[in-house]
Amino acid sequence: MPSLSEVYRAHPVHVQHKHPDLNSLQELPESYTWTQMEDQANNHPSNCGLNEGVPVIDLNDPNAPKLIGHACISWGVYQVVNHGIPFTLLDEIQCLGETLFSLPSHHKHRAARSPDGVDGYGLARISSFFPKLMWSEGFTIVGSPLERFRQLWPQDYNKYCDTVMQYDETMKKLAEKLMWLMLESLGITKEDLKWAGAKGQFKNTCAALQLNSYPTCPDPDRAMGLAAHTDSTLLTILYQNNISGLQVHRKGTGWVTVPPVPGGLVINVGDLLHILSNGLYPSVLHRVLVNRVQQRLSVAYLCGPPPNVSICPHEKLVGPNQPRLYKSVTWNEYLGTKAKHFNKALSTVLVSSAISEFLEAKETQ
Ligand SMILES: O=C(O)CCC(=O)C(=O)O
Ligand SMILES: [Fe+2]
Repeated sequence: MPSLSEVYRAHPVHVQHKHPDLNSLQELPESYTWTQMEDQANNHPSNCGLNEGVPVIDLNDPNAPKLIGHACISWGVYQVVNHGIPFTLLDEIQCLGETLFSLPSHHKHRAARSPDGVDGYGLARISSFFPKLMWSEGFTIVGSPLERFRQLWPQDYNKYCDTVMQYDETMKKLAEKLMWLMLESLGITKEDLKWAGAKGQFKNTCAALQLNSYPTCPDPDRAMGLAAHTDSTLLTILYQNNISGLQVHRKGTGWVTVPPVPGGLVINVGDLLHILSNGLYPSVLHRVLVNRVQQRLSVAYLCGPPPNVSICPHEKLVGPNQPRLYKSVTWNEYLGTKAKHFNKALSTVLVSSAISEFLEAKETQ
C-alpha cells in the first residue's frame, strides 16, 4: 500500500518556491493583491456571522450525537469543546508553530518542500490554482517530522518531534470518535464499514498535519490568507489560536466567520465523507482572511482513509428515493483528480445522471 507521501508525490502541484518574507513587507505587492476577479468565491453574499453561527457542541452533552448529525447536514462544519484533548497539548503545538514561523526566512527555507514533495515549509499547495499569491506560509508534516525538524533545530529537534507525535496520536483517537458520531448519525454502524476494521478503529487511516501562519498584513482588505477550498479528507480537525480569520460558506447564508472558542476545535466535513454520505453532508467550503494587527496560527489534522480503499456512497444511503450521486474513488485517485481539477474535483466523480441536478443546485447557491 502506498504511503501518503508517495500518493502526494505521484500528484505534484507546481507551487512557486521562492517567496518574500511577508513580515518584512510594508506594502502589499501587486502579486498578492486579490480583486473580485481572482476570488470567485467572493461572488457569494457575505453574512459574517450576524445571525446564526457555526454550531459549538459540547462532547459531554448527551445530545451531542444528534447535534453533530444536524450540524453536518446543515453546515458541514461544527466546533467541539470538552473533546478531551489536554489544553497543554494545544498550547505546545501552538508554541511549536510560533517558534517555527518566527525563524528567519532563510532558516525556514532549509526545510523547504521539494518541488515534487509534500512535507516541509512553503506556500499553500492550492497556490498553483490562483494567479495571485496568498498571505500565508505553511509547514506540512506527513509521517515522522524528524528529518525536517533536524534541519530547523539541529540541537533541540527531539522535544518538537515528541510534541508532534503526541499531537498526532491524540488527534487520531479524537478523529475515530468523531467519525463514528458522524457516521452513526447517518445510520452507519461499525458492522457496515469493513475497511474501518473489526473494532471500527480506523487503524489504517492516513493523516497529515498542516501548520499555517498568517502574518499581519499591511492591506488586509485586498489580501487573501488562504483561498476558498474544500478539504480532500474524510474529516479535518482544526485548531486555531485566538485570532479570527477562518470563514465557512453555507448555502443560502454566505460567508460566516468561525470565531475562535477557547480550547475549541473546528471539525470540517471533507470531500470523501461527502461522497460516503451520498451528498447528505456537504464538504464545507472555507477560506482565511488576514488582519493588520495580529498573526494568526492554525494547525489542521487532515484525516483520510487508507489510500487504496474505495470510497463510495454507503449502500444504506442509496435507494429508490435516494439515487446514488457519486462513483467509487480511492483517496489516491481523488488526490490526483484534485491536483488537476481543484474545486471542480467533486463534480468529476458524480455519476452522470446526477450531473444536471448538481449544476442546478449550484446555480441556486
Ligand atoms: O487556517 C485555517 O483556519 C484553515 C486552514 C485550512 O483550511 C487548511 O489547512 O486546509
Ligand atoms: Fe482547509
